Amino acid sequence: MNRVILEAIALERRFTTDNPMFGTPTVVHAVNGVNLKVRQGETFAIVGESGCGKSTLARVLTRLIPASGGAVHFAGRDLSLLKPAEVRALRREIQFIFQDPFSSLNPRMTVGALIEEPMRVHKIGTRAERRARVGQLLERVGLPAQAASRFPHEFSGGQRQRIGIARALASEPTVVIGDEPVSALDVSIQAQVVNLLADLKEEFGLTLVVIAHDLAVIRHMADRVAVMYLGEIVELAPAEALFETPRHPYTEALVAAIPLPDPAMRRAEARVAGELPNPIAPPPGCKFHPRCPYAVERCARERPALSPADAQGRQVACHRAADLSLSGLAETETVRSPAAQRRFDLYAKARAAEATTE
Ligand SMILES: Nc1ncnc2c1ncn2[C@@H]1O[C@H](COP(=O)(O)OP(=O)(O)OP(=O)(O)O)[C@@H](O)[C@H]1O
Repeated sequence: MNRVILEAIALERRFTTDNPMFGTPTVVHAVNGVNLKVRQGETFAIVGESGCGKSTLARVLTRLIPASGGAVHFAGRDLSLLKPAEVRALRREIQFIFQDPFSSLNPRMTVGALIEEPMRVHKIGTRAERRARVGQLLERVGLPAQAASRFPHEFSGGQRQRIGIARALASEPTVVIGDEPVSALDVSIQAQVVNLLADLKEEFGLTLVVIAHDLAVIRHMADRVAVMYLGEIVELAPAEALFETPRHPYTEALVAAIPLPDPAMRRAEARVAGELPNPIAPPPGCKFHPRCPYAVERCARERPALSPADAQGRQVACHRAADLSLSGLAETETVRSPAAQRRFDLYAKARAAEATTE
């Protein structure tokens, strides 16, 4: 098994904001005691609805923002103990791809200057070598080398994301974090960018951490998946097992909400039932219990801990995990919530239709 490259140990991040209504500060536990290990060379996905804390987790993991508690280890070293020069070196090792890669960048910089910038900052190569590498990177992400002299606004969304990927690769990182890297793109373009990322990962020996609210995006690319709900990991499992037989009811609901291949069916309940509770005052016990079709009295009272990994490497935080036999996309006799059953029936129908047209 590959070595652990990135590890979160009881990681916490709280945000305190002034509450104009009551004049008292309110605290959001955006990341609340997260433990996880990302192994070198894997694609590790973090999924959950908007507001579950995925982006905050990624930012704390890479020291873009400080943790409020716990620790992060990169290649076995505690990030909080790094000296400033070592933090700069870390910036070279870990790169981000954002949903809109240019929203925070200078629109007057050419594509070439934007891709070259990380090399300049980290003092990689001579000017001529950097320019040559910009051209190579552009071609590697599927754009002509001449794109270097143009400006980001001259490109389509998919092309801009390719430029963002070239920029992320410029400093020769070991870990690339994609924060919703394709969610702003059309579905047809999404697949192309996902495939590009998968190819580049192999070619450059990268470790990928992909954050997504849409499970369809990571279904074919992730090796392992962590499911987050209100700042906590509720399930962590190899991707295939998670999609086929989810063990947490929240995962089941997310899998059931995967958009269907047929657009006519895509609208049907493509979301988890109920609203995400106010993160300032999360429910007691299991935070998912008010939305859970399987909740029992204990769930409202006692918070379930994330179980130790089983033989398959699966972990789940659910009191009912042992007596429920949930099913996502597996076609076995199992328990499903009525909503998940309806979605599953539609999915099975869509898959059967696809099979007959192949
Ligand atoms: N700078 C901040 N100040 C106050 N609260 C914040 C801040 N950043 C995030 N939060 C809160 O922390 C919680 C988690 O937010 P986060 O953006 O990490 O979630 P997410 O799952 O990545 O959602 P999204 O996909 O919408 O970005 C939310 O309740 C959010 O309002």
